Amino acid sequence: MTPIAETDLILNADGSVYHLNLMPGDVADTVITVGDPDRVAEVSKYFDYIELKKGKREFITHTGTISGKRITVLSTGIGTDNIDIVFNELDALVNIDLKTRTVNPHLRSLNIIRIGTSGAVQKDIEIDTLLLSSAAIGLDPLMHYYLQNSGKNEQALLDAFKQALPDTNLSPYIASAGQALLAALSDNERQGITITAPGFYSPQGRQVRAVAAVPNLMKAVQQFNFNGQRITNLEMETAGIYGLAAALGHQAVSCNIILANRATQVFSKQPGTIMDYYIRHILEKLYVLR
Ligand SMILES: O=P(O)(O)O[C@H]1O[C@H](CO)[C@@H](O)[C@H]1O
Ligand SMILES: O=c1cc[nH]c(=O)[nH]1
Repeated sequence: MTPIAETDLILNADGSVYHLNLMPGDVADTVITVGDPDRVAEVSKYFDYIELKKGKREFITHTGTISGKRITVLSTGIGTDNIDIVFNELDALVNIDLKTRTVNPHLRSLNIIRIGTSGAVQKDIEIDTLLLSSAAIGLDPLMHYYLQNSGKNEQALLDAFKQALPDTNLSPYIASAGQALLAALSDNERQGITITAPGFYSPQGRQVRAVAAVPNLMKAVQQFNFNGQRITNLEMETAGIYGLAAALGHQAVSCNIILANRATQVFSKQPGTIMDYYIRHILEKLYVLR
């Protein structure tokens, strides 16, 4: 097997991967990703024991255990460009022999759970609630750089969404949650279709001072309905997470804590308390995982 080039998979002097600054043994089979580096400690404060804390740039990692279950929590920062870095380096840590630079004969599949914030686009999705993304439509370009294998249902939904968009040169893609992980983590939580935007303001239909080039984007998103399936919420990572997890053989589920409702124009009065509540709620669910 030809070794992966030093410039394709860059290692630091101590052998750790370039951006995450982690060594192969540092990553548990269950990985929680969060956008905000400060949220890592908000999760790991519930660990019984923290075995490592490492970081570089916005990529902060804590690994530890809760009731004997090993968990890694890692911040991605904002956006799918960071997801590209995090997922490729996480996968390299578990599936590539970093000494020989060759792919391991037996591949590890991680369970990856995003705990992030999000804005609902439908009136009936209340703020301060939790929503699991069954699928995500990316308005960012990340997955156009990777080979994707969309299923028939995904393709039909994507085609209908493209038809519903106003006249733009946007090129959406679609990716779904890991079905086994979604089934394991779902109880009565709401599920929905998430839009992953390449920005927070105009790409999510917000109007502050700069003038929007696609003024009807939000209306099209809110009104979209394909056989009863509608768009529920907006954020900035999930489609990249789902696309790369599928490309690399990992299971991923995105848990969205709804802080804003864009239809009613209400924002949460207690984002910190609500985030803490759902961190505990999601950690309790992780016992079902191997
Ligand atoms: O709260 P996090 O996990 O950062 O997620 C959401 O919040 C950020 C924007 O404020 C974006 O990263 C979006 O996806
Ligand atoms: O409206 C919102 C809220 C959180 N994160 C987002 O990306 N959008």
